[in-house]
Amino acid sequence: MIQLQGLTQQFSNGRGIFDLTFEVGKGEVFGFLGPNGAGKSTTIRHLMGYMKPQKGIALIQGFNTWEQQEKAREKIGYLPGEISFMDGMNGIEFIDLMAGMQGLKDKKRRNELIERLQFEPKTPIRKMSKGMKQKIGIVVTFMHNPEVYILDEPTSGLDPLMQRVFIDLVLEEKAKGKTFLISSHSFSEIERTCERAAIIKDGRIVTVKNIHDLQFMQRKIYDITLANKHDVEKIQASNLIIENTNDNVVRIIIQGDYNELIEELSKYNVKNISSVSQSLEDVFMNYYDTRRSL
Ligand SMILES: Nc1ncnc2c1ncn2[C@@H]1O[C@H](COP(=O)(O)OP(=O)(O)OP(=O)(O)O)[C@@H](O)[C@H]1O
Repeated sequence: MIQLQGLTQQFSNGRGIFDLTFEVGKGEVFGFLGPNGAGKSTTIRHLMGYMKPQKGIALIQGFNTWEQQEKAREKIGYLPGEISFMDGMNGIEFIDLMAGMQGLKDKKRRNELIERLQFEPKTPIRKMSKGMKQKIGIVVTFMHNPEVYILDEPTSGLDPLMQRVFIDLVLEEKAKGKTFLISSHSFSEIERTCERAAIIKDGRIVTVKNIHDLQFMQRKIYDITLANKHDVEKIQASNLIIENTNDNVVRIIIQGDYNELIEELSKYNVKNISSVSQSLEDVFMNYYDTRRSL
């Protein structure tokens, strides 16, 4: 459904995307993960036919996204990272302007989406929060029943409840055989919807893997607070990977297998466990660079 073959675009500053090759099958939800500046938007610009590749091709439903732009774009639902709104409009005016451009006549799906995303569509756009604007973008992207969805950081600004609504929308569309490419710099944004993901760094694909394999390989960090110094000394002598210790708080690194941690912790008086949030850079990149060759 979506194919990239050796897609390359180098900017004059040397940055860009280099020899990107991967495929997304019909009915698949595919994550496109990378830190800021990795090349996700540049890749999406090619998928939308906004840029001519220096080398390689991008295809959507077999249509070359540059040479057959109109055909390729026909069935795409595109949610940009930053939506450009017209000044002075309210939400529903913008949605209906876009519906007109999409040739959409039936308002049933539009209304259903507004109801599910729970926002007041007559609010002037200039008064809207980032999350509300994002909801408008989601309505516009989903209302015309596209075959292929290309979504750039779709849940940014949405609260957890609305993220759940969004996930349900994606899974419902997937069940209908729709195809998704979801770009993100956050693993948690894609792990509940995607089956596979590509990781991009400095314009190059680092790996394309099943999401469960990525979850397993993901390095997790926990701060464990123990009741006393004696327990701290004992845990330090265990086989767990300990990054550092601060008073009674021991920072432990887990990769994939939790059983050893659970078994070890059962020996102590544990006062608190908290997971340490990490950027995608921390989670994958440093780990891959230093400890694993792909
Ligand atoms: N028109 C351009 N001219 C020069 N450099 C560019 C241009 N567009 C993008 N770049 C550079 O190419 C690299 C990839 O940018 P891109 O916007 O694709 O990254 P990204 O992964 O989408 O990041 P973000 O999540 O921040 O949007 C960056 O270093 C960026 O500065």
